[in-house]
Order: sequence, then C-alpha cells, then structure tokens
Amino acid sequence: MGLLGDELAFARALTAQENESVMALGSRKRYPADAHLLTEGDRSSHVMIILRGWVTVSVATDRGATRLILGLRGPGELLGEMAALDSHPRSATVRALGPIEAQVISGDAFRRFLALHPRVSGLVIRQLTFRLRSADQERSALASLTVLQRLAARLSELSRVEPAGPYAPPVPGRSRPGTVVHLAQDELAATVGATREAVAKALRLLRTQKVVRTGNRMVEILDPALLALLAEGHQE
Ligand SMILES: Nc1ncnc2c1ncn2[C@@H]1O[C@@H]2COP(=O)(O)O[C@H]2[C@H]1O
Repeated sequence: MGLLGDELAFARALTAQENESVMALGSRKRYPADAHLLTEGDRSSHVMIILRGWVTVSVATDRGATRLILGLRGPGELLGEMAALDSHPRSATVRALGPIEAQVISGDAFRRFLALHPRVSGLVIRQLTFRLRSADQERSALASLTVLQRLAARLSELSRVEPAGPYAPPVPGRSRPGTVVHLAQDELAATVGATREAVAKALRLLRTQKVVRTGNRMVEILDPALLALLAEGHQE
C-alpha cells in the first residue's frame, strides 16, 4: 500500500524542453505551512506542480468530523489535474505540511498544452492509473490487515520521504534507524483509516518492543527491520 505518489513524479518525467514549456505556462507561488492549496468541493480548475515541500491530500469523512489522508505529494508532482480534466469540484483538500513553492497553471492553458503534447498526456494518464492501483491496494489492505500492520507499513513508507530539497524523490529501500516521521497521532490515524485510540494502542506496542520512540508530533524509527517484519504480519 502507498500514500506516496509515483516514484517518477510528473515533472521529473518531462524532458528538459517539455519542462521549460510547461513551467512557462504559469507562475511561481509560495504558500506557508498549513495553507490550503486546494479545497475539497471548490470550483476551480488550475493545476499546480510542486517545486519544493510536501502536502497532504485528504477528504472529510463522517460528516466532516474526521479526515482521511489519501496521499502525500512532494516535489515534482502535479496536483489539481482531476478538476482541470473533468471540470468537477475539487475531489480533495491539499494542505501544505511545510512551506511550499509551486508553479500554478490555469486549467485552460494546461488542457491546451496536453492537446498539443500527447507524450505529456500519457504521463498524466500514467499518474492516474498509478493512483488507481494504489487506491485498490489500500482498499484491500483496509479489508485484510490489522491496524498494527497498517501502521507499521505506513511508518516504513513515510520514513522514506526526504522532505528537504527540490525534486527530492522518496529514498528507495528501507529507512535508516533514527529516521523521524513528523506527524501527530491523529494525522497518523488519518493515514491508516483507523481511530486515534487504535493507533495509540498500536504505537504503545511498537514502543514497548523498542521499534519506535514517540514525541510531540513525531515518531522516530529505531528498528526499521522489525518494523518491516511487523508490516508483513510476522509478529505481534
Ligand atoms: N488518492 C489521491 N492520492 C493523491 N492525490 C490525490 C488523490 N485524490 C486526489 N488527489 C489530488 O488532490 C487534488 C484535489 O483537486 P482535484 O480533484 O482537482 O485533483 C486532485 C488530485 O491532484
């Protein structure tokens, strides 16, 4: 299962020439941490390419009482393509995890560009199919894995995110001991589709087994190897 986007983020898959032409369609904007870049239900159709920083993509559930985090998107990734392509209201809210720099392009300009550049349209289709695959995997994980397994898998995944640097891809392979995931318990719960209480219980178990250490809005991974085993359901 995965919250992270395609390892080959949109902008990284463009040729130098395509990249230059796409970027020239819009203008660079900066957003502070916590800013809402896009809001679920809004009627706007611009797209954004993240140049620096990470965002969460989430939807309101339970009549707005809780949120479910659908994805984390980082440098090089394209956002807002769904409303730009189908003219429906925004499917989700995109919130800045830290300061963000993004290239903002009008929906019209983006659609015209795709019509003239079939290879780039192919990249957008590839991104959408990748996301559908991940959504299918998430559904199957929700149906078949325990909260502990889902949390262990999520922490393994998130600990591979390198929040610094422009266009930084997730680090492949297993995280190093001491890597820190900067999310609060309720945010973690929102990424695994479980209650805060269930996640707190699973974290307690991980703490007693010295797999993680927790603090204010952070989980430090002490034993990535055991975390990976727990994610596969080897031990409880
Ligand atoms: N499951 C998901 N994973 C990652 N990003 C998503 C997901 N669902 C929606 N998004 C992004 O969030 C954006 C919200 O606005 P749009 O619907 O225009 O386009 C959406 C996508 O770019």
